[in-house]
Amino acid sequence: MAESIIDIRNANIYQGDNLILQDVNLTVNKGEFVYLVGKTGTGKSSLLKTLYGELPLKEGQATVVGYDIKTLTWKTVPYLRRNMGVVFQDFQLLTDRNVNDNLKFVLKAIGWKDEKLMNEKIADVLDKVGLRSKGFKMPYEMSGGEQQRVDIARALLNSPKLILADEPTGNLDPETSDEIMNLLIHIAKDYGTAVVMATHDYIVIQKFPARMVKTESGRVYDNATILH
Ligand SMILES: Nc1ncnc2c1ncn2[C@@H]1O[C@H](COP(=O)(O)OP(=O)(O)OP(=O)(O)O)[C@@H](O)[C@H]1O
Repeated sequence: MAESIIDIRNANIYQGDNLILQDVNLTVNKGEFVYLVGKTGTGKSSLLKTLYGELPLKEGQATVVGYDIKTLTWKTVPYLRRNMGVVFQDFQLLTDRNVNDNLKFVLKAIGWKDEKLMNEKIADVLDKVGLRSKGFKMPYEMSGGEQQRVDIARALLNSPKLILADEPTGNLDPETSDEIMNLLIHIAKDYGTAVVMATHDYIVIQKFPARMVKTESGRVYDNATILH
């Protein structure tokens, strides 16, 4: 049986007292690539925030990378996040240090101490995103596409079972955005990492067809059957 990485049952998603999405049911399995689409303001970010423990789940059930989202506390949220990677459109590298040191900063923040192991891990994730030789570059020496690759490398540091990506191609030209898409799809397929990517970019979706989950009028619709 497929291993489920996200399993949401009868969930109601709130921003404060406002019900944003009702009766959400969604299962995403190991290695699946899923688009999250929907007009602006329909709740994509709210759904993603619930999945990474930033918005509390008040009603319904959700299990994400083995964690029960309903019973998360500020103490257990970091453990959840260590099993997932989050990629954003407007991610900024620390400008005063090179790529290697940016990634080392993240590893140290989550408790890594051994220099050799850190260097190995950094070389491994940079290799995975095609930037093996770029570790000594400063952020201002990197193109937008390379910076987005570094952000994906950062997300891979935890060897995550799940990557949540919010508009990762938003600021990129079509060619670079294709490269990022190929990378994310390759990560899902070859490393078994489930990827959920929120996007408005229908050109990308047409070019790289995959399962689509849509937020609309307070509900989540799964369009998987339309595409396959
Ligand atoms: N911090 C907040 N407090 C209260 N309401 C919020 C908050 N953030 C978002 N909302 C509301 O929740 C609804 C859903 O917003 P959300 O950001 O999840 O939509 P979205 O589909 O991700 O939009 P976009 O595509 O523009 O990012 C909107 O009506 C928004 O105004």
